[in-house]
Amino acid sequence: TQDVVPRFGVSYEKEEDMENEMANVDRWGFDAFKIDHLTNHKPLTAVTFTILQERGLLKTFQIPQKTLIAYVMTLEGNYNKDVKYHNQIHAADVVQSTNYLLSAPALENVFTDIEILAALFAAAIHDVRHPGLNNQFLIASSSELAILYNDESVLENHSVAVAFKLLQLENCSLFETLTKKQLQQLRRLVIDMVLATDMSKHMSLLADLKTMVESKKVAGSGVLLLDNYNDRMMVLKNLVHCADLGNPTKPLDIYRKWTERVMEEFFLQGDLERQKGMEVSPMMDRYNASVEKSQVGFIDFIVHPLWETWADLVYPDAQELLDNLEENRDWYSSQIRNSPTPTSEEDTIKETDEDEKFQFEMSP
Ligand SMILES: COc1ccccc1COc1cc(C2=NN(C3CCCCCC3)C(=O)C2(C)C)ccc1OC
Repeated sequence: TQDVVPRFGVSYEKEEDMENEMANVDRWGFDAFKIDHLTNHKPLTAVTFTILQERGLLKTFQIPQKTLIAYVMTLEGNYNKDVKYHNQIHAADVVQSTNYLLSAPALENVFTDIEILAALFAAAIHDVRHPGLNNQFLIASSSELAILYNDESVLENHSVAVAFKLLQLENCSLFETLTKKQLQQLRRLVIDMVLATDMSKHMSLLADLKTMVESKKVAGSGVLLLDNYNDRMMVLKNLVHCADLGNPTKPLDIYRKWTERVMEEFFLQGDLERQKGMEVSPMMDRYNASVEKSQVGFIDFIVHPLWETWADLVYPDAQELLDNLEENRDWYSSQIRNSPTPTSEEDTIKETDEDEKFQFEMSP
């Protein structure tokens, strides 16, 4: 007999609170922090189990519930709880956001079950074993991982390799019931999606998305027509990338918690760079950073261009998210500690130049 498993895959104390929070699992305002608290740091297992169950993917691929729970629990255990941003809560957030984006009416019946399973799995694994340090640091410090992956998408390669290695563990063979062909297709999709979360690929990914939007073909029903593998793959890569860069499109209170965490993680990296006599990464120096300016620059140069294009692709399904983003940008802009109001025209021009100079190379 199929062992009885807990409703959301993990044990929890407060039944009612859990039900109330998980009732939001299909909404953009879902609070992964609350689930982290209610499940004693197992939000990734709760979210992934609930979503795969809800989509009927366990049935479709005959995946036993206990195998899924054993695998995702092990995967979650390989995220580093002490890392402030790139931890199991971020992974749960990206899985839930990916699921929401896949549910857009413009994408209805566009992707196959194997593509949907691959996207959700890619989201779940995409930052596993993240050390709280970025590729630039690992490369500059000639780390073991940078040597192993020849400085190419070091962290992303590592996360995919770790995740597929975990599948070989006792009772964790999640894809045992897939055909050889299905597994080959899933593996290709997952590798491509996770490697595309490397921020150094952002500009080329966005350029491809813009090209597609310009030549967008929709069926009479308004559903997107993606009639070749490369187009489908490119949309899936951008979908997971959007989920990964979703923080500024969330309700402000949730967004501000992510900002706090990412700054703490980046400042610790800056501290380590200073300690090791390395050049301290721009915006990661706790003694010279403006949290609010970093957010405004992040939105203006990276997040808004991406989300504006995504919103075009799935118009009008992402309008609320784009509105959140623009409201949040204005809020952070209003929080920039106003330096004394410039006394003259030329001071104003200088200050604007300063802002324009907010440059961060998307270094390889
Ligand atoms: C360029 O923005 C920043 C710079 C330094 C401090 C803070 C920010 C803005 O706040 C966030 C940033 C990220 C990321 N930024 N980047 C990189 C960082 C290096 C510069 C070049 C490209 C972007 C990432 O890879 C991730 C996705 C982790 C994620 C959530 C954020 O806030 C909720």
